[in-house]
Amino acid sequence: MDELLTVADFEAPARAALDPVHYDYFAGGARDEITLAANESAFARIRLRPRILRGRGTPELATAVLGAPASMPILVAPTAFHRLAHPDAERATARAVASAGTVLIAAMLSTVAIEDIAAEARKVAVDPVLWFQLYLQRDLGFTEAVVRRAESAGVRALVVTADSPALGHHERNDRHGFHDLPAGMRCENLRELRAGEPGHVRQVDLSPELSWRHVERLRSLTDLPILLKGVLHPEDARIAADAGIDGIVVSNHGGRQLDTAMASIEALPDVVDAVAGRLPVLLDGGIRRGTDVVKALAYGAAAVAVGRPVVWGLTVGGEAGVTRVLEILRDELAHTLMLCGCGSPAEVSRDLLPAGPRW
Ligand SMILES: Cc1cc2nc3c(=O)[nH]c(=O)nc-3n(C[C@H](O)[C@H](O)[C@H](O)COP(=O)(O)O)c2cc1C
Ligand SMILES: CC(C)CC(=O)C(=O)O
Repeated sequence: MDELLTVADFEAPARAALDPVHYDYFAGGARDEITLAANESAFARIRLRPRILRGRGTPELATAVLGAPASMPILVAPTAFHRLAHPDAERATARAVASAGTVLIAAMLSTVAIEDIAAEARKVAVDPVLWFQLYLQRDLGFTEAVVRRAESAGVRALVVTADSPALGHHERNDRHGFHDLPAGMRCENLRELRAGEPGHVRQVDLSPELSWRHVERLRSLTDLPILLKGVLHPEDARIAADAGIDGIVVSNHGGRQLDTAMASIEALPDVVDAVAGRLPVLLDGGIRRGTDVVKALAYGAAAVAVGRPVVWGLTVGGEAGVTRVLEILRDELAHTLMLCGCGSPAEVSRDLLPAGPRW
């Protein structure tokens, strides 16, 4: 892996290692993949306006997100089906992220159960921070059962994916006829456990009927902090803040839901302004470089999360691959902060972005 110098370098060897059907599942986006491409190209269009001679020394990257300590403001976004990428699956991801000292947002549709993900993380870190991504199910009783499992596993926040009233339409999957996991792989969190006995595994139930009312129900079910993932509109951010939501993830699901939706970095400034500091705003989508992280922080993100780069790292090198991807991002972030004259993520502000039309 030593020859892989950038996060982007991991994609080609991952592609070579994967079944093309599974590569397309991971890499792909909705419809014409316009939003998928925009997530990265929008970052490239933003120019930084660094400060000089501020004598800040080597930057300190540690931060806290929703009260959780993180070694850097780079979290791991929830991505489904890690066993398609590597036999160690989410166990490897959990160990790498916990060793890196940052937050893993474990996907509800993981191929390893949340209890086992938590146990793996605890093998390598004293107090690893795990959050759990939730698709609210129409069956409230089952949703509650999944939440209770996550709570018992020691999860510290729920991240409710709110941009998926239906599955995104991925023509890459249609062309391959890829609609189900291969035999032997299951979404272990969708298993109905009765008295600890392994039972039937449900299908995920994405519902166009979901509304703020369901989020309120969840609020009444659990004391865990709740983040909403998939916010692009500032008005939704304002409603979330009024509803007592604890955090927002500005995201277009990595370009996998509504094609031609705006790039997530394009949506960030208005969302940050709308919530006016009432709750932390995170961002995912297209983060591939340390400079991307600094641009998101400059627009007011408390932290960012990365999706596909972690999948490519896992594919190429299992736990070591994810570790390396996170290390590259960490080093690039530290270097970028230094070149911008910032001693920590907290010193990054919109002042690093030139005034004038944004896009
Ligand atoms: C293969 C794959 C699977 C994903 N699965 C989920 C999921 O189960 N739940 C969810 O909320 N988001 C899911 N996402 C979206 C990510 O959480 C995140 O929003 C996105 O990947 C960020 O963009 P990036 O891949 O450019 O970093 C998935 C993304 C990918 C690429
Ligand atoms: C199977 C999907 C619901 C998982 C997902 O969110 C995605 O692949 O983007």
